[in-house]
Amino acid sequence: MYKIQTLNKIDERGLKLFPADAYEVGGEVTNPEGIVLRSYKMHDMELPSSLKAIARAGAGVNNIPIDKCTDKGIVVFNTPGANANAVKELVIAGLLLSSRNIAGGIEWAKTLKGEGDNVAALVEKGKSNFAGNEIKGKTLAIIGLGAIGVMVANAAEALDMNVIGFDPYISVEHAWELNQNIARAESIEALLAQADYVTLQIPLMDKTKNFIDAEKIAMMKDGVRILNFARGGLVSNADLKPALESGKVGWYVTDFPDADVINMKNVIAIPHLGASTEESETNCAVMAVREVRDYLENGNIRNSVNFPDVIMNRNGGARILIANKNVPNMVSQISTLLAGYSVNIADMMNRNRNGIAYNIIDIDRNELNPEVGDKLREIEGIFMVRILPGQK
Ligand SMILES: NC(=O)C1=CN([C@@H]2O[C@H](COP(=O)(O)OP(=O)(O)OC[C@H]3O[C@@H](n4cnc5c(N)ncnc54)[C@H](O)[C@@H]3O)[C@@H](O)[C@H]2O)C=CC1
Ligand SMILES: O=C(O)C(=O)COP(=O)(O)O
Repeated sequence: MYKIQTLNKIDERGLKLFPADAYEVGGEVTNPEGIVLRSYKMHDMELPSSLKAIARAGAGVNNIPIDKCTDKGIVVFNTPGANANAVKELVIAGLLLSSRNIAGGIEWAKTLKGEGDNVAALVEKGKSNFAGNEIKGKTLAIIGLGAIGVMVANAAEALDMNVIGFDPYISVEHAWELNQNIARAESIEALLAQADYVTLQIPLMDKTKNFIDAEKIAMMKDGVRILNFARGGLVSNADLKPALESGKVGWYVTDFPDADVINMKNVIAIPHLGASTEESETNCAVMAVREVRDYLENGNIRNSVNFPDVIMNRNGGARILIANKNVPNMVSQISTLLAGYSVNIADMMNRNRNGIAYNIIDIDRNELNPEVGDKLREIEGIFMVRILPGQK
């Protein structure tokens, strides 16, 4: 029986893909082999020695101690693209919210309760306080052209905006998806100087913390609107506050309000609703559960953020899974050891990512002397070994 701990509410349509006769799943499960979570912050959590896989049902993994997991041989997955459409739609809402004072108008309209027959006349009289501008013909700068950024770019282009993108690390796949009218900014300065709206679609990492700071705000047009549906830590609160006070930044729309931001002028605060749609919750949960199952049951790795992706069809025999530092002579030590136990390799894959190598080795028999696993673990540089019984 595999044990799976959930650290957030995970969509049932995903969780039901764990077969009940082989998986125990729940928030109270102890010593799990797998964890499925959303935004739960794992940094202060002790990682049980039983833990082999963590799946983030979503995109951002800044809530997971990735390096610590890698050292312990724990494979961390996310679900790329599974919630991108939901975020795209809210970013488009953010563009409109920062253009038409919809939020202010709605708040004001609520104050008219009790005005009886005067409501309609008061609405017509007061509406000029909430006039705005159209997004058509305005320039939107998108920082980060990944799953979400590309969708936002194409949707904004379809709404007749001028769209400029900036992503020095754009993948070939995402570049192909971009509408040909999306311009490419060669530098962040060039991007920010032209923008009426700036939207962030990048991950929060050490390198991107406080990405929007006083220096970058100074490069922007007066009255610029900044949209942050990525992570709060990407924008320096200390630098944002005076910019909002002075009107340098016209509006700040954020999905990540905190104690400081919620009290700032001209902030539209949304309670982290980017991925909170029925569709995206299902997509993310289904993808996360499939990833964990394929890893626990077959050792296949798809959509990991810390290990190389390695997928190999099973031949029916026992399977050996090994993670090692990618240093010379590892594969030959492994094959020599197996040969010493007269184990014949039927199929093998070895992939490397950032110095971490992962091997899937299928043998042509069903059982393997457990001593082989112990000996493999003794090889310097190997930090994770699992042996899956054959299916014959
Ligand atoms: N509000 C919400 O509920 C949600 C927020 N997010 C946030 O949005 C982020 C992006 O999500 P996806 O588009 O799915 O991820 P993704 O991995 O598909 O795209 C991220 C893109 O950012 C680019 N990038 C990284 N560093 C950059 C830099 N310094 N300058 C410019 N580009 C840079 C990468 O090359 C990549 O193309 C997530 O990491 C997460 O923090 C994601 C989903 C839901
Ligand atoms: O996928 C992401 O990065 C998100 O921010 C969504 O977070 P959530 O799953 O809604 O807690």
